Amino acid sequence: MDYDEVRDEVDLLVPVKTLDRAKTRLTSATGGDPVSHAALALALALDTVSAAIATPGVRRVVTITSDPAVASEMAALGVESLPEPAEPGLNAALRHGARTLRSSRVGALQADLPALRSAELRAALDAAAGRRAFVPDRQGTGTTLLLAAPGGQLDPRFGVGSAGHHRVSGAAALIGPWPSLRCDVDTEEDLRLANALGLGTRTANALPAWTT
Ligand SMILES: Nc1nc2c(ncn2[C@@H]2O[C@H](COP(=O)(O)OP(=O)(O)OP(=O)(O)O)[C@@H](O)[C@H]2O)c(=O)[nH]1
Ligand SMILES: C=C(OP(=O)(O)O)C(=O)O
Repeated sequence: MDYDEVRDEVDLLVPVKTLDRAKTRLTSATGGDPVSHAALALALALDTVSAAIATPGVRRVVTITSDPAVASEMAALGVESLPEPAEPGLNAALRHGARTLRSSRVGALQADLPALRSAELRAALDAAAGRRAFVPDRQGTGTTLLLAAPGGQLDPRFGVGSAGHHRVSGAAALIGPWPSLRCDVDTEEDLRLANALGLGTRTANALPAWTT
């Protein structure tokens, strides 16, 4: 395999919390109903993954989750899931996933990008040009996508202020006209913005009434 082939193909890890713990900042959006809340959290992840698997250059998408309902819905899309490791936390899950996949190039994509367009993800992969790189969220503080260099370590530093942590760790910041890739949905305001960009069908169907 030559350098360009390696550089142009990536395996993406998508971490998904168990649905009963996920998206706590969106709890009020679904009126406190746990069934609607879990359905919305699942829809966000399924729409994100659907766009990722349709992206040229994404060789495979693997979710990391301990939730059997998530794993089963992902399997219906043809997406494999890895269970979480014993060490808790998002970065530990991603390190475990990267070690397990042993990919020539690995990346981490957040699971809450329900307006994601494949063309925007593809453009960000191109902009990385073989470097370890990240895409900040729309506020510029968080991270929606982290890419390892081919053959390199992912070294994930997700959490509060992760954009700054990824920059300080040497990853290149990728800023481009990719609103759908930068619009992670944590709050009701994010959900409204993602709705304006155009949601995936599952999230559109799971939306609370106030957004319509
Ligand atoms: N597998 C796994 N995924 C995680 C873990 N923590 C966070 N995530 C995922 O990482 C992404 C960002 O997570 P957070 O912003 O911390 O949590 P969230 O569920 O999106 O939202 P809040 O509960 O409102 O903080 C989401 O896709 C989560 O599902 C974890 O411990 N394990
Ligand atoms: C964990 C992160 O995401 P969120 O904005 O969803 O908390 C992050 O950006 O590192």
